[in-house]
Amino acid sequence: MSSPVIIITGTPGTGKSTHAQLVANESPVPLRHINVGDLVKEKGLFEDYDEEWQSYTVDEDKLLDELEPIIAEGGVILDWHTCEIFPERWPDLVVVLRCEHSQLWDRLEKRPVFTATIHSLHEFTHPHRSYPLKKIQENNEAEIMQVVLEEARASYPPEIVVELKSESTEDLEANVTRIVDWIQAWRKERGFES
Ligand SMILES: Nc1ncnc2c1ncn2[C@@H]1O[C@H](COP(=O)(O)OP(=O)(O)O)[C@@H](O)[C@H]1O
Repeated sequence: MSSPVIIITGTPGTGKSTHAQLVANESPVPLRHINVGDLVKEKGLFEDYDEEWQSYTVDEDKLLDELEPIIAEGGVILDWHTCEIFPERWPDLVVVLRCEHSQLWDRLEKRPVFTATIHSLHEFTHPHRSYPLKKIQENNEAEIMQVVLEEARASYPPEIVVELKSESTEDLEANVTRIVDWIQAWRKERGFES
C-alpha cells in the first residue's frame, strides 16, 4: 500500500467532512474521501430508518463488506462519527476532532437536514425542518463526555490516535497541514518519497 488509511472521526458537527475534503485536496497522493453516512444511504447499508431520531440503523456486516476491498487498496479517508466498528488493522491514523460544546450546539442548530430520499409523508410536507433538538442535545452530551475519543482510544493503539481541536479556521488550517505532513512522513518511512 503506497497511501495510508485515515479515519477522521468526532461528534457530528466537529468538522469531519470539512477536514476530510481539505486533506483530500491538499494531499500529495490521491486520497478517496468516504463519507460513511452518505455511503450507507446510497448503497442501502442499513436495517432501518428511525424517523423520530432521523437516523439509520447501520447494517455493520454489509458496511464492512462494502469497505473491505476499498481499504485493501489504501489511500482512503473514512469520515464518520463513530469508529469502533472498523477493524484495528484498518487505520494508519485516527484523528478525533473536538469542539467546545456551546460552539458545537450553534453549529448543529444551523445544520439543515439533508434528505436525499424522502422517507415519509411528514418529511415530504415538512422538508425544511431543522436538525432535531434531541439529537443536538444527545450530540452535545456525547461531546462533553468525550464519547468518540474514548471509543477511539479503546479501539486502536494509542500511538495512532490523535485528538485535534476544531474550533476556528486557524485550527482547521493547522490540522490539515499536520495531517498532510503526516501523510508525507508515512510515505517517506516506507520509501515512497525521498
Ligand atoms: N475548525 C472549524 N472552525 C470553524 N467552523 C468549522 C470548523 N470545522 C467545521 N466548521 C463548520 O461546522 C459545520 C460542521 O462541519 P462539518 O465538516 O459538516 O462537520 P461533521 O462532518 O463533523 O458533521 C460546518 O458549517 C463547518 O463549516
